[in-house]
Amino acid sequence: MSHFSSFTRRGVIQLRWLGSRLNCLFTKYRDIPTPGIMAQTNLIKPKKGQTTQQEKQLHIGKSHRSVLYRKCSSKRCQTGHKLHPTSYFPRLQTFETSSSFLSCSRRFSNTAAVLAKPPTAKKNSFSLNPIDDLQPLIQVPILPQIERVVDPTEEEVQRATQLFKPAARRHKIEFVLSAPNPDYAPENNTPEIAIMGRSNVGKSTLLQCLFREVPDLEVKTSKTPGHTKMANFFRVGRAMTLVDMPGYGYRQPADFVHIVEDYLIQRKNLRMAVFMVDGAAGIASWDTVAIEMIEDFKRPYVLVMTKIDKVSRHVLLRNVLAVRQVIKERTKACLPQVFLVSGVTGDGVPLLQYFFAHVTDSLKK
Ligand SMILES: Nc1nc2c(ncn2[C@@H]2O[C@H](COP(=O)(O)OP(=O)(O)OP(=O)(O)O)[C@@H](O)[C@H]2O)c(=O)[nH]1
Ligand SMILES: [Mg+2]
Repeated sequence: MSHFSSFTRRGVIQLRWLGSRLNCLFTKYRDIPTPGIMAQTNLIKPKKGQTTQQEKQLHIGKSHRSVLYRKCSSKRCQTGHKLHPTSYFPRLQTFETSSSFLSCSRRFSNTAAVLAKPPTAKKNSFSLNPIDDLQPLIQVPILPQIERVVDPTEEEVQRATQLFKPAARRHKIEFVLSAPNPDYAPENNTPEIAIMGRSNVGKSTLLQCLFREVPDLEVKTSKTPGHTKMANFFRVGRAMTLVDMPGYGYRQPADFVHIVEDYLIQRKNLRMAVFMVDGAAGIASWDTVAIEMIEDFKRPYVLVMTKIDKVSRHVLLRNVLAVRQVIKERTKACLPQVFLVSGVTGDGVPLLQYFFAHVTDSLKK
C-alpha cells in the first residue's frame, strides 16, 4: 500500500513536471500563429456558416487533436530557401484530421509548398552582352560599336560554347598541372590565355563557370584570399590552354612577382592576358598599379569585370564607366572592349567563351 501511494505521489510529481514543461513549450511557441489565429487573420478562411466557436473547436483542437508546430530553424524552410519575413510560418504536421481541418491544413501546406518552391525563372538576368542592359540607363554609348572587338550573334556564341563541352577523345578538357614558376609550365603549342587579378576577385570561380559542363574537372575556389598559390593549367582540347594565376594583394604568394612577371616575359604562346576587376567594388588603386605593371610587358590584355550579380545596375554602370576611363587614359595594350561576367550566375560567360575562341582562332579549326 505504501509502495502504491509513493508510486502515485511520484506519478503526480512527474505529471506536474510534465505539465510545467508543456506550459513552457506553449509559452515558447505562443508567438507562432495557431490555425485559429490564422483563421482570424484570414490566412485560413473559415467555411461559410461556421461560427467562431465551431471554428475555434475545429482549429484549436479541443478534442486533443495532435498538431505539431515546429519553428523552421533560423527562419529557413527545409529546402534552404529563405522565406520572406511576412510569410514566416511554422511547419505544420497533422496526425489526426477532420475533413474541414484537412482542408485548412491542405491550404496551409499548399502555401508552405509555394513558399518552399525554388525560384524558377532567373530574375534580372542579363542578356548576351550584359553591357547592353546598362545602356538604357545612360544616353551616351557605353561601348560604341567601333570599340567592340567581338559582337557575335547568338548562333556564333552557341558554336563557341561547344568548345567548352568535352567530346569523347577528340576534345578533352582537363587539368594539366600546377606550376610554382614558369620553368615548370607545360610545353605546348596551343594558344594560351592567362587569368590574372587581385586575390579573391573571382579568377578560379570564373574558370569553374567556364568548365561547368565538364564532369570531374575541379577548379578549387575559396572565400579566403590568396587561395591559388601556383599557376594552374587547363587544356581545352587542341583549341587553347587557360591558366589560373595566383592573385596579388592580400596573402599573395611570396614569389608572386617572379611567377607572374616571368610568365608574361617568357611565355611565347600567351595569346591574351585577362585582367579581372571586381565589378561590384569597382577598380581600385592596387588594380591600376597592376595594370601599369602589365603595360610594361606590352602583352595584349583585356579587362573583365566580375561579380556583376552583386550590385545594382546603377552601381555597375558607374564602375564600368570608371574602368572605361582607365582604359582610355592609362593603357595602350589593353583592348577597348570590357567584358562583364558573373562566375556565380554565369551571366556574360558565353560571350567571354566566344571571345576566347575568337582570339585563339579556335572557331576556324
Ligand atoms: N557573388 C559572386 N561571388 C563571386 C563571384 N566570383 C567569385 N565569387 C566569390 O568570391 C570568392 C573568391 O573567389 P575565387 O574564385 O576563389 O577568387 P580568386 O580570384 O581565385 O582568389 P585567389 O585564388 O585567392 O587569388 C568566393 O567566395 C567566390 O564564391 C561572382 O561572380 N559573384
Ligand atoms: Mg583562385
